[in-house]
Amino acid sequence: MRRAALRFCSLNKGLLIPGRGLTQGSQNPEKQRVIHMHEVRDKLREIVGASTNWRDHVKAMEERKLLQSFLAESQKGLPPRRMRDSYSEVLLPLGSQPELREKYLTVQNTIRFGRILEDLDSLGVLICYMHTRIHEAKMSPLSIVTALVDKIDMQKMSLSPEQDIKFSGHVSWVGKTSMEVKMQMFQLHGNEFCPVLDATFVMVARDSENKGPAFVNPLIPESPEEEELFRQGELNKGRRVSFSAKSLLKMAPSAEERNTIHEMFLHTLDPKTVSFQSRVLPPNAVWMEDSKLKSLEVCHPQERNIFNRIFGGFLMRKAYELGWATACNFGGSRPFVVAVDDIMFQKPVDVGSLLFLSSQVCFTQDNYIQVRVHSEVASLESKEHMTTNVFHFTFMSEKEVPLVFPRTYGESMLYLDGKRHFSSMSVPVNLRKD
Ligand SMILES: CCCCCCCCCC(=O)SCCNC(=O)CCNC(=O)[C@H](O)C(C)(C)COP(=O)(O)OP(=O)(O)OC[C@H]1O[C@@H](n2cnc3c(N)ncnc32)[C@H](O)[C@@H]1OP(=O)(O)O
Repeated sequence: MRRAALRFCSLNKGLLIPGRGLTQGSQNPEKQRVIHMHEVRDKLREIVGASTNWRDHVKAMEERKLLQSFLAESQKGLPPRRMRDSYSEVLLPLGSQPELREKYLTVQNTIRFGRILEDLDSLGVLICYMHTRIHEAKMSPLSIVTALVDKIDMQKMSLSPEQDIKFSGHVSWVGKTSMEVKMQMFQLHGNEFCPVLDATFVMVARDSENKGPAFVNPLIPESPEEEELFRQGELNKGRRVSFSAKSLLKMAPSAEERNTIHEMFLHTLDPKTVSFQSRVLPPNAVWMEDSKLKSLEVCHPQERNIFNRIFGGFLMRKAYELGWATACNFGGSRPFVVAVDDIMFQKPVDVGSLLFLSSQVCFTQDNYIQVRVHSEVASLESKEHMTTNVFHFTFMSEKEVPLVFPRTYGESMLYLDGKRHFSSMSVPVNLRKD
């Protein structure tokens, strides 16, 4: 068998892989077979007893209520788990099963990144169910939802739709009801799977009806490498708290940031008039408001997740595709995503909602375009809009792009927020384009 001889390339950041410290649980024969990506969602449906048919969704949720008694009253009441207990590998055999390609294909013969976001989301949830598995119960009493896409860093600009892809990941840190999941994606090159993407998600466990929080099993690191991952998870939590405390929605920009904004403002004053009102764009620049694109989605039952809300991966795919179009429109050449960060799922989206997406370029530098996509929902009955997510995507364009200039104070804050997200990107600037 060709796959039996496959190896992993040596470059590997922040995730343990088989043969390098973290081996798959030998007590668990089910884990020996690498499952295919299309089986992940079926497995999730089985684990939570979700309906495969929208007509049955109320009945399926009624049945889940009975699982409430399996929930732990405290975290101490749950057996600790190791990183290897949740370690999972999933294959997306685009090379060996060409019939799968269509769903993943872009017109430029690369892979649709939006589809990868969906796959990562489903896999992240499955990994958390592995961590919290109750061996004697067929179904899980937990409803695990995506709370945050902390970071996705690309190591390659575009992915081939003609080579097999492998995903792997495990729980790397746990709190009381939240779990950090690290995932990595590899693509086959010759005989080796080489890393192409790193992702860190945070999932939250809720009770059987997804109405309140639920405890998750503690995590015990088993080696210095695992202790380091756990420590990083703890640091990540601290970093998120501090990033959110310094949010421009809560506090004023720093002195340096205020300076940046004032200089940009001065740059746009018309030298021919002595007025704060007459503004002109500097050469090779675009007003931020002229970079906007909007879209509307009707959230049909087909896009529901296992708990009858709209699947987080679908929201990410739609936001990503609008963000990509915004970057393309702005930069005038083909953009490649290099990083995704801090996608917070603030509110669930109900089936039947109207999903309004607004995308705009909020910061640029050289070939880089920082795009922010804001999503809000309204029900068909009520006109009231509610923010559900804010997405941050960093793209790299083939050509150098114009500067983007804020005109209002609100836009200046978007500019600074975009700059902060851009500066937190850890992707190597010398991304190979092949
Ligand atoms: C059909 C097959 C499809 C298969 C797909 C399966 C995939 C299913 C996954 C999904 O699609 S889920 C859908 C997308 N996600 C959502 O709709 C979640 C929407 N957001 C929420 O429901 C709430 O905001 C959330 C439950 C995430 C948090 O609610 P609260 O803010 O009330 O949480 P709480 O204050 O009780 O905190 C609970 C834990 O979450 C943590 N937390 C909350 N927000 C966080 C955040 N933004 N980042 C990191 N951690 C966060 C918090 O620290 C705490 O951790 P610990 O208990 O461990 O201390």
